[in-house]
Amino acid sequence: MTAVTGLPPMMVDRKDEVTPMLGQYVELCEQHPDALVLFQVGDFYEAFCEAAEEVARVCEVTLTQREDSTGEYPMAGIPIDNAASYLERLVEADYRVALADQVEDAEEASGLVDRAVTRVITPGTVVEDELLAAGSTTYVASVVERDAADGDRDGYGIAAVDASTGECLVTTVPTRGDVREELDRIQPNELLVADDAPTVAPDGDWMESAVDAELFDSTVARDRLTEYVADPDRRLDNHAEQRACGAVLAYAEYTQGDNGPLEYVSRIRRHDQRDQLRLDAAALRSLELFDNRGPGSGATVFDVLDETASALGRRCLDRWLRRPLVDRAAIEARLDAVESLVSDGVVRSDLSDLLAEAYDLERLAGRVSRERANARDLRALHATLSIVPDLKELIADIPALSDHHDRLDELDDVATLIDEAISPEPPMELTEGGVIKQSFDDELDALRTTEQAGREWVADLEAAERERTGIDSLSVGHNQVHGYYIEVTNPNLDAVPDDYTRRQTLKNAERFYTPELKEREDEIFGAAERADSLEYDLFCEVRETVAAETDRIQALATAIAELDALCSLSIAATEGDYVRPEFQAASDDAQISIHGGRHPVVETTQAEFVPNDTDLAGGDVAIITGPNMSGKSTYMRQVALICLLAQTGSFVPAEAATLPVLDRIFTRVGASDDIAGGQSTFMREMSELTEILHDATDNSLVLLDEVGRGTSTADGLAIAQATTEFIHDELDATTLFATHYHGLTELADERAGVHNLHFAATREGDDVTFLHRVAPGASSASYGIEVARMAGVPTPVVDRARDVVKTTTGDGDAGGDDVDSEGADTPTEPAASVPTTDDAIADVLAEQALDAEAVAAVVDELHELDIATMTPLEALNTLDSLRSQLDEE
Ligand SMILES: Nc1ncnc2c1ncn2[C@@H]1O[C@H](COP(=O)(O)OP(=O)(O)OP(=O)(O)O)[C@@H](O)[C@H]1O
Repeated sequence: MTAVTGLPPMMVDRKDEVTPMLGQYVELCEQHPDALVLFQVGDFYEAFCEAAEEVARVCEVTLTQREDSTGEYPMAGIPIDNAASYLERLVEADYRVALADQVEDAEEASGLVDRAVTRVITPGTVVEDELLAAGSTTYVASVVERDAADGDRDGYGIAAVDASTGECLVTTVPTRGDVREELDRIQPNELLVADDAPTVAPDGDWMESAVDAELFDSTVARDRLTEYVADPDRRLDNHAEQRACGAVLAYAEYTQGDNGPLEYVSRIRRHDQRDQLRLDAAALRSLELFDNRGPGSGATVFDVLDETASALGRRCLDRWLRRPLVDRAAIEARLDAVESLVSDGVVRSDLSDLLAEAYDLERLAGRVSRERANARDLRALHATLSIVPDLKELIADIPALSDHHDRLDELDDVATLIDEAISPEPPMELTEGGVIKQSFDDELDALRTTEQAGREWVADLEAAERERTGIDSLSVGHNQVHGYYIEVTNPNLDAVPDDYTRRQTLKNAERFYTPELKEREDEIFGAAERADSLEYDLFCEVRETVAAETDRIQALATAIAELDALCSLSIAATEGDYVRPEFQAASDDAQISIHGGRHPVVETTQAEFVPNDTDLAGGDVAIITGPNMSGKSTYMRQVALICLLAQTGSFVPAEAATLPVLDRIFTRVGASDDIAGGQSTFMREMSELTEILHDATDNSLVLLDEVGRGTSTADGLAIAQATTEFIHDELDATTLFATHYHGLTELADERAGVHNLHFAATREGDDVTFLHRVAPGASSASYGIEVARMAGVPTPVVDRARDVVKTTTGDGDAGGDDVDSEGADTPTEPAASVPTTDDAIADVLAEQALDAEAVAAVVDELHELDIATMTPLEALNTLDSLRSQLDEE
């Protein structure tokens, strides 16, 4: 592969011979060895040599040849005006893109225009609005293992910064498993690793960027941190945190053009995993909080709760849901606020309407501070500030929002300054005037008056000169090259007065100027030019004054964001008919009592969702059996989600709920349920199970969904049973275990804290109806055969399966009728020792007129499949083709 970053290979031998401009390009490439340099030439960003070929390929733009005295080079360009979509493609192709802009006016430059890299765009540090989804976060993160400097204590420092908003998160976690958990929550787009050492972070959905190991050096990192916080040793817990944080800040600075500390990164927030309800990656995924890869609706829990009106609120709600609380007072405070808004529909809807007018203050503050805000950004800031008094008034009488009320800083000084200084509808460009309002600056007003008077004089000139010369067709005009002129057609040239000087000859006319016109022209353009540049200076002054208030703007942004998140929760609660959860007294055991609980997402997709109760004392283990598709997984997840929503400060989908404050939620979904994740194997399932068995406490909630089914029935049942016993006897963690191993249900007879629950179904003839209702006791039938029939398995196979069940279980009526009876426990799974005779197989084959060889071929193919790496679609297609093979027989 040819190198597209660093010194272009084509240039290695000729870099001293090339033209000055290409020399400048080569030099910038060498200075940014890891980035693809885009080089401004007029209205385009150009890439040359090998990089040009890559830009042409990725961006689908034309590859051309540049020819100069020193040779020919490939060249590809993207228009600067429309660069965003091309940059997005390059970043998606995992490139860091360095933008080398012309940093002096081409007209003023003597010789080569100076260029410098003003931004390096990388997946984790994007700040351009056009490249960012509204309300999203974009983090670059790094992980550093603690070492001798930290007294050789175990653990890892983790830091992440969002370069668009200035948010910076720091934490320390004890184990590698915790690193994974933390990164899964942060979901960085980019992870920094030192270029001299292997990373300690797990693989993930992020781009890994190797950076100079020096950025991670303790002293370098600490020095950098002192630019951001007064006393890094007090603000951050240990060396590993400082090194991780120093590295991400250094990288963020580099991507913003290396102009020193990023003033707007002023909120370095440490948090401790223990201060939040912990959710491991499996829980985040299987509870479908943010990501729903399953078939069907595709909606996530976040989607259901997200009624936010602003990008600020959306980001805040996302943060809250990723990190539910464990501090009871803080949870109750959020619930109080949500309740007050639930109970007042008028305030709720007015608040939401007002919040919809809020611009993304966090990103605006970032842009102002980075000196990238234009006049429209300042106007957007003003528009947002102008809703603050109304917001305050709206919530003034709501005690639960008094803290937010106090934190809503109207920033009068900033609002007044912007309003007095910036035009109401300014242009995007800052250098072409129209930015500063009249009456803001006397000198500017005087210049604009001169310019205006001059233009008026010119406007009147045509009539005056027509009268003076008697030439009716005389006209006054202006063009870029020659400026103002008086145009007289050829037949009238005789009447031209003496003070006219020829400026330009056209085919049918001559153009002239007079000394006075020339004088006025100089005056007009001189004044306009000075005014434009004065406007720019004044704008920068205003922007600087506003930038000095970044902290206050960010604090206001946080208060507005929280209000929006609370308002969103109250809208979701009202629309979803949720109730306020109660919490157990801290001294009580971790009892979960839910009356009429529902799954917040599934209930939105079902015409009639059946609510279910849950009553579990702390440490109880509920073994849940029931047919496939009867609702076991939905039920378990709804219990976890109700607990999680409650700790987020949300109302919950239930008629009533009294809950404990959980420390962790674990979920483990059996191998074959998680094929879409692409990596579940029995081994993985077991190692994740190990984590639960190590880490769950008597305040944890554990969901086990068909754990153990990735292996033989006998082994699976043995593992499931041993796990259940261990959780019950040793960990005392409240547990829901959905299983098809009916043998497990016998544990309920042996252990007081183990209960059986089941999902019933009724059968009429061959049709099974799922009731989706949970009831005490074990299920007596799995209806696997009925479900197989409903899924289209051929009748002879279904009939034969019924016969096999009958012979192996001695059950004359396999599957039972209505099985909604407590404690009935007839194992319907074939036990591990089921004698599946060759005769039986031969019978089935004969009935279906299938050839044993053809079947064997299909079986071979089935064995060959690497199911763990297949997408569901591939799996379906493969199934289809296997069935066609048999059909053809
Ligand atoms: N309480 C309910 N009310 C109405 N419909 C429900 C309810 N619970 C589940 N369902 C519907 O039944 C479908 C299957 O539910 P679920 O996946 O929970 O079954 P399961 O018993 O876990 O199945 P399996 O054992 O095959 O994994 C859901 O997708 C949903 O459409």
